[in-house]
Amino acid sequence: MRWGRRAAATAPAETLPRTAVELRDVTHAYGDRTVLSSISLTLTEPRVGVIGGNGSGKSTFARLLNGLVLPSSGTVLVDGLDTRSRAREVRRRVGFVFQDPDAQIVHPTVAEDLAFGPTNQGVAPAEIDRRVDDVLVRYGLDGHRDHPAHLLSGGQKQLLAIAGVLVMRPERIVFDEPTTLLDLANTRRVARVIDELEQDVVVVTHHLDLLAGFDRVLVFEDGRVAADGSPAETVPWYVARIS
Ligand SMILES: Nc1ncnc2c1ncn2[C@@H]1O[C@H](COP(=O)(O)OP(=O)(O)OP(=O)(O)O)[C@@H](O)[C@H]1O
Repeated sequence: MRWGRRAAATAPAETLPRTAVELRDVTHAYGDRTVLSSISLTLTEPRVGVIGGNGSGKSTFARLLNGLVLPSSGTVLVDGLDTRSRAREVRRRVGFVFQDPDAQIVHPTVAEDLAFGPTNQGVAPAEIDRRVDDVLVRYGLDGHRDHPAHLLSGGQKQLLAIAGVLVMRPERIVFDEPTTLLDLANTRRVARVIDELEQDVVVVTHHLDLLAGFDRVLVFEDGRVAADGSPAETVPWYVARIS
């Protein structure tokens, strides 16, 4: 059973299949500037953290995982699907939560915003209503159903952004610095929400304490993976390196 300690809180009726994301000799350049060099790795663990200094390539790496960014050379495969040629299927499998939830909120009310993704996917209206109700209750947003999404607090907006990805039922969710704009209380809340997700997650973060209990942490340095291992191995290595 893969969910371990999360099982009690959130075990789904049906267990999600695991995703495998594979990078084969991936390089990415913006114009003539190479920001990721020759990365080869496979992600199969439920909880993967990504850390490293500003500009080390973490966001670019995260965006490669669901085809938001395509490799300049090399290949990214999600469950064997090439992000270049199978973008639509890849996006269904791998959801993406942006650092700034305002970048993700597209509809005026909370409920309409949540319905947007599954409507695009062609999900039946009754099923959309069911999923939207479910996430509204789960994230304490039920009372805000018809409220303007842009009037939510920062923490509520981040929860809405996560909920907006969850209603599309991806198997893996990539978070790009999900707590950077949040105060301590909301950081803890979002950390708990991530911890309880049944989906596989990849979390890019500067908040190292979010990674306690993760299965694997990648440390980026100048567009390369400088360390790759458990949080107990990599986080102290990274802290020592920058001290
Ligand atoms: N769209 C873009 N066009 C050109 N250069 C970019 C673009 N996005 C990122 N870069 C550059 O690529 C490099 C890596 O950026 P990236 O955002 O992947 O790093 P990061 O590790 O996530 O940084 P941070 O921790 O500051 O968010 C940086 O030098 C950045 O300026």
